[in-house]
Amino acid sequence: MIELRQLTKRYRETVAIDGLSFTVRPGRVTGFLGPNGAGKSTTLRMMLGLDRPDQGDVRYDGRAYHELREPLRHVGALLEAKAVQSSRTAYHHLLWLAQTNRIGRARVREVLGMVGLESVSSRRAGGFSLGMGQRLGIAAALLGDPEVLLLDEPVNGLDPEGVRWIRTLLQGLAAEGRTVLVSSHLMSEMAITAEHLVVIGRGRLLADTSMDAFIGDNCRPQVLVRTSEPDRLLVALAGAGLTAHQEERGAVVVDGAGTEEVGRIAAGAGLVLGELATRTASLEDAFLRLTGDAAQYRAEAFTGRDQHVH
Ligand SMILES: Nc1ncnc2c1ncn2[C@@H]1O[C@H](COP(=O)(O)OP(=O)(O)OP(=O)(O)O)[C@@H](O)[C@H]1O
Repeated sequence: MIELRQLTKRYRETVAIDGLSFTVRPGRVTGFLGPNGAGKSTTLRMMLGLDRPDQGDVRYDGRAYHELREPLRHVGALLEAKAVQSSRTAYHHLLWLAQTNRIGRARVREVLGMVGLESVSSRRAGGFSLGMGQRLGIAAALLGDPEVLLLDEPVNGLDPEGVRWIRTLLQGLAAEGRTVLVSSHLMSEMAITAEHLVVIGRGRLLADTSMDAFIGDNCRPQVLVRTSEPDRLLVALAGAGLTAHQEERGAVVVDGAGTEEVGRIAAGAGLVLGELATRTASLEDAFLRLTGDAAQYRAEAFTGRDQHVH
């Protein structure tokens, strides 16, 4: 179990992390989300003792990171910036890491197999593709067979097969009872990987809840309708006091209504429907709704400026 207590970090006038407290529990994958600049990487760096908090602390089963003897055996991490010595082979990179933590050669071979890099283990890591580099980073994180895994954007640059592989790997590690915290901007992937979510914005905690509750709490029910006459449908819906908008391919999305109500309104207007269904809210919808105000850089700011210029 990881406990963050009142973690605070300032960079000059920027308060990057602002009294952040949450707990990451074992046995499930916890997604760590937040808009760009929310403070995810800063938090992960402080969790790994790479950056010092101004206030607060992080505990692993009650112990600070620097109190862990042979930390690789407790906490495995993949950070966004790769620190692979380009002249070393994948094997020697891992062997060097292993030897500094009294981990045997057999485990090096084992993790190379786990991440599918066995056949390229004697190639220079510097020549690896982004995806191979990510796999090597994950091999390093797994080296000490740690009970805690912290991964910053692990699917970054991976092809679909690699993305699926990471998902299966993380879920497998969590099922073994490990504590897995993973950040990603890929909402659709996060939605099927993580069971629990911690969401931050501007360095503060916005949500710490199950995936299902997060989506349910942050999205109103919607109904999706397809018709060859979307404009007439929109008029009819507006007449009934419902908010709706047209999406691509002539699909109309109605907010806060049930299928029966929408079906009745369409029938009243004499419209033929191709589809009428409850729309399952997505993690992306819920995330955007919650973090709208907390996003540091927003598209509207740029749009507004452009409009002003022209
Ligand atoms: N070394 C630093 N010096 C000054 N400011 C920093 C430093 N590191 C981070 N920051 C600031 O702290 C805030 C949080 O940044 P951080 O990289 O942790 O966010 P993030 O959630 O990981 O973002 P992203 O999703 O873009 O990776 C930002 O405002 C950033 O500009």
